[in-house]
Amino acid sequence: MSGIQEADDHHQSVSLDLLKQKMADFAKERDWDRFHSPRNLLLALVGEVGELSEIFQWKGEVPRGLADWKEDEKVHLGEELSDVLLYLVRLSDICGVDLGKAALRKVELNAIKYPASKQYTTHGDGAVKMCD
Ligand SMILES: Nc1ccn([C@H]2C[C@H](O)[C@@H](COP(=O)(O)OP(=O)(O)OP(=O)(O)O)O2)c(=O)n1
Repeated sequence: MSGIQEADDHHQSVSLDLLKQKMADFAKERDWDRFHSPRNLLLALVGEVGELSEIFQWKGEVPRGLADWKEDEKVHLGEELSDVLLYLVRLSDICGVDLGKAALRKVELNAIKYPASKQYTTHGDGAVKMCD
């Protein structure tokens, strides 16, 4: 089975742990562990965020769902989003951070900081203010 077919079959059960393992195997099989230092991975991650940004650059605002985008543009978007995720997963692993656990905890902290019972307005500077 090709790797791409396998990825298709996995789509219901992709977990951060699976991606972490795949990235660890990928690096080990190529003897690239020595390059995957925290700083190198962070720079690679930022580079991929740049490539992701280029897809949206100069387009102005785009509709949610990207209904008017061509299929190959959406495939490209998926690739760049994946590069960001994969480097983030790898960086977390190399730093000894359980990303899934940390992210769940952060979601809970966010809910405490921004209670659903309050009302919010957003402002031009991105600040969120609570209204009483
Ligand atoms: N030292 C490396 C190099 C690559 N990768 C993996 C993680 C990313 O998912 C992908 C990045 O590969 P490229 O650097 O070739 O970047 P792109 O796929 O974005 O190609 P390009 O920059 O040519 O568009 O490969 C990795 O784990 N470690």
